[in-house]
Amino acid sequence: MDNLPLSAVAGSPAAAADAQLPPDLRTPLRPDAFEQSEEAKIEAIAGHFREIMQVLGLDLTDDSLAGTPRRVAKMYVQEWFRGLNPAYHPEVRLFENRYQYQQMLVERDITLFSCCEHHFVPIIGKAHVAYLPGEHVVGLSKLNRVVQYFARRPQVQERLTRQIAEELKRSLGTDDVAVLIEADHLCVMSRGVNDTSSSTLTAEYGGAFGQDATLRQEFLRLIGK
Ligand SMILES: Nc1nc2c(ncn2[C@@H]2O[C@H](COP(=O)(O)OP(=O)(O)OP(=O)(O)O)[C@@H](O)[C@H]2O)c(=O)[nH]1
Ligand SMILES: [Zn+2]
Repeated sequence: MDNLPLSAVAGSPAAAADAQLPPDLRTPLRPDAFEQSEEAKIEAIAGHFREIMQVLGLDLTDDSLAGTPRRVAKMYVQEWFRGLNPAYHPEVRLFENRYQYQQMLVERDITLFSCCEHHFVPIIGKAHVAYLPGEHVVGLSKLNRVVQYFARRPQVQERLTRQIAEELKRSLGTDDVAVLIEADHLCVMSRGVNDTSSSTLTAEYGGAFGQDATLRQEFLRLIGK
């Protein structure tokens, strides 16, 4: 995975990550969130994780454990939480709708990997998104990229669902957007209530999807719900 220097965003306010979203939907970030480079963040997190492991009583001189603090730090900064970094914000490419395609387009079963912001354990599931094209159509992979960008942050599923919907509305230039997420929360499955069979569904229906029950039903039918 790319190790982007933060020079592209150096000096930009932390809020720039979500500047286009309504304030209530922005991920809470410190004002100095992007002052450190990725490498500096990895170094700092590795140091703190080493301490956590030591507190747990683990011997960091063991050759299997010695590299774990840096492995975890790299995973956090470059993979699990890369969506906090606006340098990774995907550019959504639109094409002219020359063929006048006017029915709903559905991108279903988008792989979703996120992280619970309350317990820092995975949320694993699928996202289904749909929109009604107007004068433009979107490059399909950009729908997956928008889902992945917002998923790769500490999250609650409700905010994730709405962030994706708002970003798609803005970048596609239409309110006619639907987002449905079904996910398993490891914090529910592996600890606490230890329930491995329940799952969580969230949905956001914008524009025509909110107003037209038949359209909503058609979306649910197409994603197999
Ligand atoms: N609404 C919402 N809640 C979430 C999400 N992910 C985790 N949670 C919940 O966040 C809550 C945190 O509640 P607390 O009571 O502070 O935490 P806890 O003591 O660990 O709670 P238990 O999980 O019940 O043991 C828990 O009920 C989690 O199930 C999410 O995406 N959305
Ligand atoms: Zn949790």
